[in-house]
Amino acid sequence: MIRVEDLTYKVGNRKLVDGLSFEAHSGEMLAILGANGAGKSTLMKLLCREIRPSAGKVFIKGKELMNYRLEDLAKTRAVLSQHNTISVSFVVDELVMMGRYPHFDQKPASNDFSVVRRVMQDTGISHLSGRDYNTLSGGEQQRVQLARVIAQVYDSPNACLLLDEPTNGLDIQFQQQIMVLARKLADRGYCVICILHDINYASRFADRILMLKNGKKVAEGMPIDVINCDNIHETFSIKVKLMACEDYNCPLVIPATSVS
Ligand SMILES: Nc1ncnc2c1ncn2[C@@H]1O[C@H](COP(=O)(O)OP(=O)(O)OP(=O)(O)O)[C@@H](O)[C@H]1O
Repeated sequence: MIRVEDLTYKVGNRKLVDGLSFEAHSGEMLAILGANGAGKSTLMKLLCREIRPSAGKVFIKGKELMNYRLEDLAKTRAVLSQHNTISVSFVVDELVMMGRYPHFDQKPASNDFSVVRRVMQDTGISHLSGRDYNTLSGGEQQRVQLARVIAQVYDSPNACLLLDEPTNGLDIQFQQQIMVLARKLADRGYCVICILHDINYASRFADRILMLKNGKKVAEGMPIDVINCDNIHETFSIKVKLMACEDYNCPLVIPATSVS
């Protein structure tokens, strides 16, 4: 679905993304983990064509990213960026409807309204209908943005969802709700690539994890194979202990640093 070949992004002499190669498939959630400044958001910007690589290529469904027409790309992948400030005033429903812009010319069709209604339900924001986006809390805004992103590719279940810290600013209930939703979207056939800071969420919900440090791959594989003390130390420079997770085949991580 997405194939990344020897991708590099340089600013001056510094490589923010350094020779990365990996794949992410339809029906799969790939979590990207890494310390602050590891290059995760830069990678995401390369995957969504916000910036051009210095070297290497990204292919979506076998076609090179740079060769897509923008209108086709908009129906092939949707992106939740990290910062979504909006200077003008929008009602929540209008903002979610923006996700449908690639699908209609002048006026939304009944299907567009129905998609907006359904994604608002799925993301738990129906009660925010009619509210001014700028008056919402950070967590509410995050869920509205996610609804917009899902609306964009709602009727293309083999599309790609690129999510940069989708749980950012959410309380634990909504973190879980968003991760469950992302998981269900992957199960429906979407290719979900998701930057996360919480190793345990990655372990619990992702099919595979890509760990980055200084723009390079530290490890890639199933949570059970890559979540280990060595990889976490290499990636985050911290010591942790692992616990088995009752009922789930995924390790849990707790800090092992002494507090005394
Ligand atoms: N345009 C740029 N010019 C110079 N340096 C940049 C540029 N964009 C990003 N960087 C630097 O590249 C590094 C990687 O940035 P990036 O935003 O990709 O990290 P990240 O892994 O997403 O971090 P975080 O977890 O803090 O969001 C950082 O040190 C950042 O300061």
